[in-house]
Amino acid sequence: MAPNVLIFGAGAIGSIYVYILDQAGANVTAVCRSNYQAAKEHGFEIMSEKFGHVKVKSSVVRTVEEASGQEWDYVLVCSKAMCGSRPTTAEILKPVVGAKTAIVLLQNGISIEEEYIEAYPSNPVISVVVYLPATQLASGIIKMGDLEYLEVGTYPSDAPSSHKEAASAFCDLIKAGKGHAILYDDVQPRRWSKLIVNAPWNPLCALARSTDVAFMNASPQATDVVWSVMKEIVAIANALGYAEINEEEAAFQLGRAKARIPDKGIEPSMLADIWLGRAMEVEAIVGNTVRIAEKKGVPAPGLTMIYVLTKALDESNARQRILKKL
Ligand SMILES: NC(=O)C1=CN([C@@H]2O[C@H](COP(=O)(O)OP(=O)(O)OC[C@H]3O[C@@H](n4cnc5c(N)ncnc54)[C@H](OP(=O)(O)O)[C@@H]3O)[C@@H](O)[C@H]2O)C=CC1
Ligand SMILES: CC(C)(CO)C(=O)C(=O)O
Repeated sequence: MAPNVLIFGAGAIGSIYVYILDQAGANVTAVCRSNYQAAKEHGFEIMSEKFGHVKVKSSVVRTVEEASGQEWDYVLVCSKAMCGSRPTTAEILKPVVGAKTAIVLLQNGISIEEEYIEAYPSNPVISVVVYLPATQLASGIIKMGDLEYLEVGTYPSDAPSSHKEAASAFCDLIKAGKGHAILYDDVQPRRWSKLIVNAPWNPLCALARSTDVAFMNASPQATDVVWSVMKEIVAIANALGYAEINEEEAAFQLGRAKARIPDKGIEPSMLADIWLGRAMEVEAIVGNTVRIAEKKGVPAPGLTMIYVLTKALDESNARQRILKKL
């Protein structure tokens, strides 16, 4: 039987998985907020090097309450990871999480799984690392390139075999929709590898209001600053026992950005948040990492400076949003 999939947050990433899972034959419903009307009337339009110029119309709802009363095999969390916000996203999802629902987190950051484990100790929690630069240009209209792949695994890595099966079935579903997914027994090292990218690039590009390439081109020191923060992330991952996260891995990740230099570069999702005056994933991507470094006694002066600046910027933006509403 076709699985029932609820996508919570159909922005840049969520919309693309509406398309992929629809292609896979799943029954897809998207929980939309600002793009509800556009998605309801016109569906989602994806301009992509990977899939071409495609459109998909799924069932859409405004809230999880509207989607309750039905068994969901998978709830995909594709909203921003706002660690520390209240209510937590895990709490918001209560009406749609049944006894067998697998909660799938397609989000950046580290230690983002804890709130779900706390709220749903018996449900499969599937942690997914997303490589997919994408932007929502207007409500329901998304642009992506040719890169799309997911690194998938249960949280924790020693979850029961039924949770492992749910993670494996999720990968098969993505592949059936012509997406790319790789299953890991322990996906946490892959999260640290992605953090090497996100922890320096997302906040630095947001602070500098620049693409990664514009940032590197702006001063002779810029690339070295990024590199030094990447090495801090490697040291933190090593202190946690992830020996496979090393400078070679960091050099590979920095190389991906350097390879874009003749081009105009990419806008990390935190830069998209800045343009729209939205809250940024400061805690999930930077704050949690700084706190792990402190706990493990690993010096992280570059990352800490980035945290302090980005946190202040995020709070300043929050004050601006309040003033605009008055
Ligand atoms: N964009 C990218 O290139 C990449 C992003 N990622 C990660 O993927 C995750 C998703 O990012 P992205 O798609 O860019 O984010 P977006 O901001 O584009 O999309 C998030 C969506 O979630 C919606 N949302 C948030 N809260 C609710 C709610 N309570 N009810 C309904 N909808 C809600 C937002 O609605 P509204 O518009 O109303 O705010 C928005 O449509 C993040 O963790 C990000 O770091 C990973 C790799 C690449
Ligand atoms: C840097 C990028 C685009 C990599 O996929 C990303 O993860 C983000 O924008 O948050």
